[in-house]
Amino acid sequence: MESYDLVVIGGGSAGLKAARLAAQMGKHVAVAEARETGGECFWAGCVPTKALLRAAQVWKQVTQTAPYGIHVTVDRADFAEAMAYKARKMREVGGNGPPDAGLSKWGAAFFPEYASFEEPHKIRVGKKVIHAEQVLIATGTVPAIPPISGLKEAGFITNREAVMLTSLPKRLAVIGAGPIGLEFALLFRRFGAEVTVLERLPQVLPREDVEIAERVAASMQQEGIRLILSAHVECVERCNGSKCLHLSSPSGVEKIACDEILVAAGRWPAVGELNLEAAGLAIERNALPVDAYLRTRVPSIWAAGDVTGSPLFTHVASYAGGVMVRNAFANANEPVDYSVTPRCTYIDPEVASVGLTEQEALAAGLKIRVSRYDYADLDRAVLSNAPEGLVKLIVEEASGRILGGHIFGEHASSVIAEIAVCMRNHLPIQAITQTMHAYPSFPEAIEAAAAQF
Ligand SMILES: Cc1cc2nc3c(=O)[nH]c(=O)nc-3n(C[C@H](O)[C@H](O)[C@H](O)COP(=O)(O)OP(=O)(O)OC[C@H]3O[C@@H](n4cnc5c(N)ncnc54)[C@H](O)[C@@H]3O)c2cc1C
Ligand SMILES: NC(=O)c1ccc[n+]([C@@H]2O[C@H](COP(=O)([O-])OP(=O)(O)OC[C@H]3O[C@@H](n4cnc5c(N)ncnc54)[C@H](O)[C@@H]3O)[C@@H](O)[C@H]2O)c1
Repeated sequence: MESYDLVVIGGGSAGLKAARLAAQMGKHVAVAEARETGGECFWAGCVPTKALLRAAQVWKQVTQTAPYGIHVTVDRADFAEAMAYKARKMREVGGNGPPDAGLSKWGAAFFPEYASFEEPHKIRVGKKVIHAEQVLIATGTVPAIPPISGLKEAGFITNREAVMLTSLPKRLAVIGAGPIGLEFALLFRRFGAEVTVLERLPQVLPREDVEIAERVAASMQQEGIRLILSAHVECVERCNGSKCLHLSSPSGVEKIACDEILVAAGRWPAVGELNLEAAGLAIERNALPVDAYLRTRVPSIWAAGDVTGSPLFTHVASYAGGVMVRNAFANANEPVDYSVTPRCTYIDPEVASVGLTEQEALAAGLKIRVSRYDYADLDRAVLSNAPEGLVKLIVEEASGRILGGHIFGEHASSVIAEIAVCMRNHLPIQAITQTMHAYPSFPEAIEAAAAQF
């Protein structure tokens, strides 16, 4: 039986990072990947959606040039051609590399197969069973499908199908107003679809600060997206060639007819094929449980990335893959620390945050001060005709420690890095005010918010 120092199950952000690092350390590594290396991020997540959102942003910009004295006649936005743009950009980002994502270069073995446990350290990959000294489970997540009566029968799509569509659904209903739901809602709306978003909670982006989420909701509505909050979708049925959702919300009971339903209602750990029981493991509370060092409760079996219920981001998964290898092979004894994780939602303008929201800080009993700075007061935003936005800083009153930063506005995903650097390095709020910021620039909004302390 072939034997490896490390068998990685799942060739996404967490698995590939771990496999490369372990192989570079001279370990004998094998990776099993059921679909294609790159994982959800490359094939159906970050990469395709950001290319498509860029196309949608350019389309809006070219239709609104008159304020700049530029008078152009634009014809139409072709959804299928935008999809082709996305495919080209994916090839550029992916580098047209080999299916093993260059693992063989590092001496790692690659099995393009589903992996499943036979025993804790014996893993079936296709027809073979291989032995693993250490195992990393990095299988990510699959879309969670809410148990709504008639949904399966009526048919729906998830992010995986949405990034592959070649024609635009005329009327789209989106279930869930998390990052996936909102990014797709904006994208399809800008290309001309009639979009309704149904969210069961009273807030869009429920993990974001309430004030930021309210601004986002207003901005989505201005785009022409219909938002129904505190919505309860009772059932779905086929009606007159359409799909009809029956729902109740604070405004009453109604029926929404659409051509397609996009389910973006959260994620579920991808363990369907793994035969976890044979390893002595089980899912608990929507995740594969690990300790702070990424060990599962079975010796020498580790897990990293989305499957563990860590914040569901590529940069987190990749970081965790690195921590796992250092703990398994370098005795690093390094606990994971997700406390300074930048989170971005790439609507337009963007949302970005790091650390605690005002509501979380108050719930934790912390004595805080909150400062806000509006993009409408920021010279660069005004000059760029992008006055929609808000920066919010949450600071511990006594120490000046930055607890959280929240931005809704142009370039938020880039501007948030300054706050993350301060927080990660325990720099107080004064570190921002004592640093010159270029005039006029978007990071000046952070400086102005910090100056209020
Ligand atoms: C629409 C969308 C947009 C997103 N946008 C962003 C973004 O802009 N920025 C960001 O940071 N994050 C984004 N994310 C989240 C990001 O995609 C994930 O956090 C990231 O992919 C997690 O990496 P992972 O390695 O844990 O899992 P995955 O990327 O899911 O990789 C797991 C891999 O394991 C394989 N696998 C599963 N079971 C088995 C098995 N039994 N045997 C072999 N292989 C198996 C799968 O095929 C998959 O390739 C987005 C997600 C979605 C869905
Ligand atoms: N830009 C990014 O970095 C990016 C983009 C997309 C996704 N992601 C990651 O992927 C993760 C998953 O995203 P997501 O948006 O699917 O999940 P989510 O958990 O963030 O949001 C799902 C939303 O669906 C709602 N919901 C669930 N069941 C419902 C129902 N029956 N009816 C109505 N609403 C319902 C939830 O209340 C929630 O607001 C995110 O947490 C994020 O970390 C990141």
